[in-house]
Amino acid sequence: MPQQKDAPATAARGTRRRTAPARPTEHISVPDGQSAVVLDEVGMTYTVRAAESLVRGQGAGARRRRASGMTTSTVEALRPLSLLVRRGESVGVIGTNGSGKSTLMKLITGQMQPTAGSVYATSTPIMLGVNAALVRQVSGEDNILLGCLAMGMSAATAAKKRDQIVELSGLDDTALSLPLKAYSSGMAARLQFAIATSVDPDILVIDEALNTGDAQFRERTRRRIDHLREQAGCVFLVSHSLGTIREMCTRVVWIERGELTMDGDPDEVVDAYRKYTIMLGRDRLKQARIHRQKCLEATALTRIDWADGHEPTGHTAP
Ligand SMILES: Nc1ncnc2c1ncn2[C@@H]1O[C@H](COP(=O)(O)OP(=O)(O)OP(=O)(O)O)[C@@H](O)[C@H]1O
Repeated sequence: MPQQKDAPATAARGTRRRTAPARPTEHISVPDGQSAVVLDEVGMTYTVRAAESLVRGQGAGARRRRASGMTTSTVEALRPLSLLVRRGESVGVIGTNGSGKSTLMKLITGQMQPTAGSVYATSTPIMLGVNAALVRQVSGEDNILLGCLAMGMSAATAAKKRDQIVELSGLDDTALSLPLKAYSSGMAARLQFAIATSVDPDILVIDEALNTGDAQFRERTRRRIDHLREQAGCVFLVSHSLGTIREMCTRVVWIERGELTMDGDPDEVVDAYRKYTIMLGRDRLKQARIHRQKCLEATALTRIDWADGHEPTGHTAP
């Protein structure tokens, strides 16, 4: 794949004005026959309607917004970023609370449309989250059938998949006969993972689902993720558990304050992120900001170059 790295621009000498150094840029040419997901300058700004009593300030604008009764404000959850994920990669996504991880996952699965840029995927990504639909009133056994049907399987295929799902979930017959509302969160997460991955999705997105599982479940999950990667699929894993991220991912992306701060080797990125969170935890805010800025500036910005000069239309294969 043709790639080209630009050197970071240096600030002009003799000027007093401090300009932020430009980040290095990595141009990636697609399609390249290996890409599974391509994000091309994808950004997300939420528009939030707020009650007039929440509008602060004494300026004319604030007074006008208060007078109108309701107002809107915006939250830039993700600054435009580009990313190419190849088949066979499992990408860990880390960042502090509210940094934009779930937003990014919702854009990848097509649950939300970005307010800037475009997302392309070779097949529909399957999102697995702890809150995804399982029916609390019916048994685990019935949830397996319902889940398979909901994912578009025929009743015959669902029946064939049943044993594999039960084996992966690690739940015994007694547990399977109980209604889901009697399950612990870890048991429900196991069942959900087993159902959601029974279709061998090409692109699997896991948002925090693993944090509730025990060691045995984590091992089964790791095997399943490895299997998906061997089948040339790719996996995104959002987690605050850095041990899980190190254990299961081949690449880690650190998103902070809506910005792609680092992207690369799991140990390197996790170590830098851990350092940042330790500084934050010790209230060394300035030090944390400088550390984050250094990580950011050392990470190349990806630019997607469409090989034939045209981007594909829609949420389609790159
Ligand atoms: N539906 C929404 N409307 C408005 N703002 C939103 C919405 N969803 C998320 N946000 C804001 O976008 C930012 C990123 O949120 P997001 O849920 O993506 O973070 P996160 O990294 O997944 O956080 P966490 O680790 O706490 O789950 C936050 O500032 C959040 O308040």
